[in-house]
Amino acid sequence: MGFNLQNLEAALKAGRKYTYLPFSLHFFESVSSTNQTLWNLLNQGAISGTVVIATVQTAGRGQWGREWISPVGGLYVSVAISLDHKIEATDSYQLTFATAWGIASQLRQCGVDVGIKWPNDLVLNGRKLGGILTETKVNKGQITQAVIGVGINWTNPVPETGINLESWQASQDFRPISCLEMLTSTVLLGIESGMECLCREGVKVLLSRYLDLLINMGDRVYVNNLSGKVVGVTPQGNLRVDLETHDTKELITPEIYIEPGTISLGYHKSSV
Ligand SMILES: Nc1ncnc2c1ncn2[C@@H]1O[C@H](COP(=O)(O)OP(=O)(O)OP(=O)(O)O)[C@@H](O)[C@H]1O
Ligand SMILES: O=C(O)CCCC[C@@H]1SC[C@@H]2NC(=O)N[C@@H]21
Repeated sequence: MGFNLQNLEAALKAGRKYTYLPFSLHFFESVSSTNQTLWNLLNQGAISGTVVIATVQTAGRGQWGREWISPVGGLYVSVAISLDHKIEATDSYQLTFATAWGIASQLRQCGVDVGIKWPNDLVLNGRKLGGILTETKVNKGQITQAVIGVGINWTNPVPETGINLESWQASQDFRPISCLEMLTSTVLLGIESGMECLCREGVKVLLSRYLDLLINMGDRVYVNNLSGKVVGVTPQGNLRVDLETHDTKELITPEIYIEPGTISLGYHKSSV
């Protein structure tokens, strides 16, 4: 049975608390990447709140040009967010953090014990349940448009470091999320509540909520043969590390080599 948009609309309507994003839903069987399709729609005049959902992606993308494996059974969804007086962000990481916190806390309210792995991963039982890819358009140093893409493993097969939600639910004595449409509405409502937090409460509050769910806190990292401990993140999205030398260092993602597939967080070979 295919994806039922009416069921999604009903679930969204039932769970709606805010009106930041006037979700306008577009469904496709197969696209290269929902983020790409959404950029194409934006070029044709689509507005903030436009959503693209696809059954499969043939070239799903992750961070740093990595591939997001996207067979049937997964959730692949992207949301357009225009930055204006209502939604503001000085760095695209703020949008990623808002999204990660929003989705994780929405899933946790359903009883799914999701954590966040810095900067953009949703983790369940130490395995990767999903990821977030924020792409932005910048004009005169200001972000004007963002496309936020979310991939969640629902019933699809996953790499060894991954987990899908259905298999996790099967191992519990409850099944809080009953179908892909419900997962989609949970994700969309999570994104909206993340934006609400960023805009109404501000970056500081958002970061403290993000840190509460961050599984990396206290992790040991190595920087130029010195070891240190993860103590937080900065508003620019950097990881804050206390070194043994009592210095505090801020590390940004490309500076730390995170070995692909190492969900257990080897921050190996830092070039900082
Ligand atoms: N459907 C999927 N489920 C889980 N993991 C996936 C899936 N598709 C791809 N991946 C993994 O996610 C990586 C892309 O995620 P990202 O760019 O965020 O890197 P990362 O967070 O450093 O990944 P990791 O920590 O898993 O190495 C890919 O290199 C691949 O290992
Ligand atoms: O962990 C990551 O690196 C982020 C993965 C993001 C995958 C989603 S799936 C929907 C959207 N479209 C894409 O091409 N990527 C994102």
